Amino acid sequence: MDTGKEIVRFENAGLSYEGAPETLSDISLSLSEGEFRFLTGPSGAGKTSLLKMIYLAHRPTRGRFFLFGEDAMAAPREALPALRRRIGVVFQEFRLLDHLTAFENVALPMKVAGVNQNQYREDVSELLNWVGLGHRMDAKPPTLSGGEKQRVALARSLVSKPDLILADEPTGNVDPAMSERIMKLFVELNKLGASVIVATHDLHLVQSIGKPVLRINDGGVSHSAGAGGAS
Ligand SMILES: Nc1ncnc2c1ncn2[C@@H]1O[C@H](COP(=O)(O)OP(=O)(O)OP(=O)(O)O)[C@@H](O)[C@H]1O
Repeated sequence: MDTGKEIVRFENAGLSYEGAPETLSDISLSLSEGEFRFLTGPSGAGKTSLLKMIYLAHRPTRGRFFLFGEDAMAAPREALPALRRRIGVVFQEFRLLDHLTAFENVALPMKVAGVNQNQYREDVSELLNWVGLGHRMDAKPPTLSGGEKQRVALARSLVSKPDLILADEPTGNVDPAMSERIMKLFVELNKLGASVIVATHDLHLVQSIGKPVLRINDGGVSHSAGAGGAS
């Protein structure tokens, strides 16, 4: 579904880390409401850096960047949390709270937002079931495997039904069957209206899902359409 409303727009954006040569030097791209893109490219090309720019964790060092139609480079610091709240991020660092159960970790964003538990209990259970952890809802993170923790973090980042989902190697620690299941979850959420960007090295997965690909290389980004376009 592409309703045309622009969610992300970069115009000739660049990023350099503290005086180092530019990691990203010429990023121009646009993502509209309801679009799904894979993000591929060699290790170190800047996929995570690009996702972090979108999440407003890194500021482009040049060029222009618009998020949800707002000029993110000009937005005052106080405006950033509201923009970030519309984004669900699935990054490599899980940052689960060890003293809370899997259920409580996933529920936390809703609880913090002051939502009544009756309104999110089912969503939390459904998400944990989807990622294969229905039987571990009461487990605490120290007793979970790396892949299980990753799936709890995944469920937590999706529970608030974000408008934009950014996932960085979301299937890095799971087996092929679970990878497929997680990708299907993104596809389902995309059908419900979320825009999605998934960074991955798994070209088999890219081809099986058949969504357009953004490829980062040499500081820039190239676009290709659909299955088979990942190389
Ligand atoms: N916080 C940072 N400070 C300095 N340099 C950084 C920082 N984060 C990333 N880099 C550098 O920026 C480049 C791009 O890194 P990034 O993690 O964005 O690549 P990637 O495409 O996601 O790689 P991979 O596929 O291996 O995860 C690398 O050379 C990396 O060393």
